[in-house]
Amino acid sequence: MSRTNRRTVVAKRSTTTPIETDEIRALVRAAGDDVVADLTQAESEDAGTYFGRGKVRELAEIVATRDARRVVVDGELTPSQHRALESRLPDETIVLDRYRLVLDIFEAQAGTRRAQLQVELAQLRYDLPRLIESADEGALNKQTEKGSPVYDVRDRIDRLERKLADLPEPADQFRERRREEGFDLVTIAGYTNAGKSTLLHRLADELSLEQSEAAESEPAEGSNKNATATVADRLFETLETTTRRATIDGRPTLATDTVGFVDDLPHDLVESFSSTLSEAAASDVVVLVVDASDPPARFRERLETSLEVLAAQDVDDDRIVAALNKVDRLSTADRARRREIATAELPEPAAEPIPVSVLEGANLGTLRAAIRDELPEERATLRMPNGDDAMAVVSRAYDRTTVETVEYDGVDVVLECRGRPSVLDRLRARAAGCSDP
Ligand SMILES: Nc1nc2c(ncn2[C@@H]2O[C@H](COP(=O)(O)OP(=O)(O)OP(=O)(O)O)[C@@H](O)[C@H]2O)c(=O)[nH]1
Ligand SMILES: [Mg+2]
Repeated sequence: MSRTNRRTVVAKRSTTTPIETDEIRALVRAAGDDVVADLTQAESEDAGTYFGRGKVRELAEIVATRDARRVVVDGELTPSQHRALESRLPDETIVLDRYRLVLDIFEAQAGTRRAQLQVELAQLRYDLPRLIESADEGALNKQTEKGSPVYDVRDRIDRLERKLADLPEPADQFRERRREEGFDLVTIAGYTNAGKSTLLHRLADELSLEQSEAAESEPAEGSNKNATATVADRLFETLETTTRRATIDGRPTLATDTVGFVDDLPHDLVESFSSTLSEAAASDVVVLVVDASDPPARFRERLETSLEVLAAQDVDDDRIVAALNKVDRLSTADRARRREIATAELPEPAAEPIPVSVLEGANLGTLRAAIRDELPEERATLRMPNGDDAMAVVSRAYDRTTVETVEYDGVDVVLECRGRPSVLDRLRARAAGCSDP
């Protein structure tokens, strides 16, 4: 595709008015295009051309006069609608629907080999029925022959599936190991551009665990992305997960940033990227970041979308901590309003929503405390004969738990701490094995 002309017309049809084009415009910009015009139609769908004849003629005129190269339809086109639209627009106009646009963005953002293969696979799966739709009968008869376009696409899909299945998933192993070592897992999730990566940076300890484990997601060749969570006012900035060590009220945790949600995200694409999200179900806490500076209706919608995605991933309601972000942009009254909406939308067992400004660091203490409250915890009192063994247990406890008191009474060391039950079990066993000096 030519990168020189990125002039794009946005077209949207809906029976719900007013028809908003903010999000699709932002997606188009995230794909690197300029929106030169938009066209909306408040009518129900036309089975043939999606917009209906008159509107398509109008669209063709706009494309011609604005010298546009691409048309992005904010919806899902069937293969035949796609073909019908393209054939009625000026030559060489490329039509993309929302799904294909999101694939394009993912393609540009995919930084690792795995992500690149996943995107290519999703694109081919999307293209296949369209290719079949546009092939003439002669070509279709040949689709089982080597060298025919349909055969080649199918063949490539097979190969990609096998390649992906063979790729190791070091990130999973990495997290599994950490889990065994007693780290709590915190997943940061939410709509795209809500401020997830910014929050990860705020929560993370100075020293990134992954610096030594960076091999987990080696940047692919030619990619300018690396495994650190980049922050930008752009949709789908983060496509790779990043896990960093974060000490939350003394508790050693691993916090993982995830790919943002968006309405109508291609289903198989979500699946291919959701290995990160399915881990959310295994996390102790999911921090759901919501952009509270959105107008109330959009705020509610995006919160709903996010909750649906989490529910689909089997995340327990009582593990969700909602962070209403960007309140620095809101008046006190508007903050209260967003809080009311969130309280009404959130499932009963979820924690109270917490208004924060991650950027300004406002109310993060409250957020940390809420995360902390959700972590599985027990208290232990360990008594050991004073000596080197006991000191090793104490230092281990400082590493893995919240130490409340350490007392020496001459003969014994008495340690009180709080932490994950599994970690305490191991500490108890070590304490029992301490020998006299
Ligand atoms: N005003 C304001 N802006 C914020 C706040 N937190 C984050 N932002 C901005 O919001 C934009 C998106 O932040 P990111 O952290 O990249 O968002 P994300 O959720 O990781 O986005 P994706 O990776 O694209 O899904 C950036 O421009 C941030 O600077 C906040 O508390 N207040
Ligand atoms: Mg991000």
